[in-house]
Amino acid sequence: MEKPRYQETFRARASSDPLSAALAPPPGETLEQKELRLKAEAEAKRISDGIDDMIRQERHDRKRGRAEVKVLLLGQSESGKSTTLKQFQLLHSPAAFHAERLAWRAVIYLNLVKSIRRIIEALSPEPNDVDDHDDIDSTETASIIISSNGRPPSAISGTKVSNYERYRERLEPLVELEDRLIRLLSSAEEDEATHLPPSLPVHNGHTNGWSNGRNLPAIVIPQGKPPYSLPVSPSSTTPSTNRSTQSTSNLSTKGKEVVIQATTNWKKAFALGGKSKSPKTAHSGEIEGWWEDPDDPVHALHASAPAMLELWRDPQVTARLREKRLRLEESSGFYLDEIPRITAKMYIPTDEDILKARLKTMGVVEHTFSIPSGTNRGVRWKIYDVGGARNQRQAWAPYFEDVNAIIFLAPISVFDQDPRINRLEDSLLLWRSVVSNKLLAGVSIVLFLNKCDLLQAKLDAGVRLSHHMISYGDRPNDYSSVSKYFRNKFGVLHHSYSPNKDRELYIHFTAVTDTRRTSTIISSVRDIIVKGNLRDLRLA
Ligand SMILES: Nc1nc2c(ncn2[C@@H]2O[C@H](COP(=O)(O)OP(=O)(O)OP(=O)(O)O)[C@@H](O)[C@H]2O)c(=O)[nH]1
Ligand SMILES: [Mg+2]
Repeated sequence: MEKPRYQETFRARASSDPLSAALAPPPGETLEQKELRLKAEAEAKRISDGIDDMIRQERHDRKRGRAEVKVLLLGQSESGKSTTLKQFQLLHSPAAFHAERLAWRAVIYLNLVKSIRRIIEALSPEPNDVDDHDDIDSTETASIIISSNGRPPSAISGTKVSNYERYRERLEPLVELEDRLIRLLSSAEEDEATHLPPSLPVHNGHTNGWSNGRNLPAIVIPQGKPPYSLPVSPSSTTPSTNRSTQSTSNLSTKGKEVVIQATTNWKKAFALGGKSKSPKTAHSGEIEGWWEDPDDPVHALHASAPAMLELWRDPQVTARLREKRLRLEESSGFYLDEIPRITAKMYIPTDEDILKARLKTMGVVEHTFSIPSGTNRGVRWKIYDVGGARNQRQAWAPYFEDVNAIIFLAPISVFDQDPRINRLEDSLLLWRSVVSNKLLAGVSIVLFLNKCDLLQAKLDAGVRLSHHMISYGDRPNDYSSVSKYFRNKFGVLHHSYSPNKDRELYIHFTAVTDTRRTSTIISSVRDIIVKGNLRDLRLA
């Protein structure tokens, strides 16, 4: 009978290898013992070959890019999903991130102009509701905030700002600038960025002047245009259109935030478009800057800078904002403390500025990257950033089917943010529906209790959690107690509602605008996710 080849190898090695010598057949082995031994060896060989095959297959899959980890970012609107995505980009594809730096100028300008508009609206002697959280559906269960004196903040009248009319007048050019910036961003795919798209709404009959803040349009760009992609490899960020279920409507009159559909080319257009950014002469190497282009938005902004500064520093304005409980420093896209720098003609956004910039997501944005070294080498990562507003959440479900991990963001500073609905309750409800979802039973879940920096500032300023969440009772109003309370609240919901009782929950306290802290967290989250998916990916 022909001997199995592995036995020959065994024998050949036995004379030189001490381990093999130790494992050599015992002297005086009976025929029966020998048979058993050979059987065991054959079985071991079969298993070992199987493992070799798996490793080979896995290597092959990695080469062909089939080993993929898909991560979905979830959470309510303004929870910090897109900011987290920016941090992933900054960490894994910095070149692509930096290539988009100039494009963010338009968004930052818009954020600044919006803050000014909110102040002007708050100063208005006419009653108005300064509130831009349009995505909260007030019919859902949630607790209504009652201010400490029992009256809604808008009912409080008080400090008159003597220069109000003058400020309005001096800052009037910003109304036109806001329109222009919106047009620039939203018409990025037209040949000329100066035409108003036919269906673009205008300010509710106010073709000029500060509106009352209720009817500013959300700009929604229709889908179906070629997707935007940066020429960077292996990482890139692209709008994901394949599974998006959002409407193709190009007009929304409800929102007040600028919304740019994931499919538009706004970054490219604003960063590179226009003749003012091409070289002056072919070989001079001298680049003519946007500041030399008289049509660039920076000029109108720069001209209004002194009025903006005066407004923001006016003690009567500060008093009025305090009475109205409008804490702009806690709101998204806050640049009022840096007016001279932001409005400078040669202003270039820093990484921090870009992380602070607020642009509401519509549709789904996909970011792909690979890590060149370490245990995760060769694995392709796909991160999906979805819109968190209520009308966007129907687009989430199709992604539940083949996702490996979820990073859920819950901003824990928002408990007093909305006068109608406690946004923290909204976050808890959303969290419950995600952790109880059966489709996600096998998916790793990481929870980011986000905006910890704002929570700390709020508590330091004396805002009491128990005034907004009665269940907090008379516990100490300090950061340590409050953050533990929130961790427990989210943890208990996961424990009670998860269909998978073995699933471990990883909770991080985060401030995703802080790059240093966030990059450490991202690295540890990456390892947790890969470990959690070892078996699925056959990486072991
Ligand atoms: N101070 C502070 N600001 C944050 C933090 N996380 C996010 N922000 C800011 O909050 C705003 C909203 O963040 P986004 O990342 O746009 O929120 P989102 O979840 O993508 O919102 P949607 O696209 O509407 O679903 C941005 O201006 C961010 O810069 C944080 O931890 N601290
Ligand atoms: Mg977003």
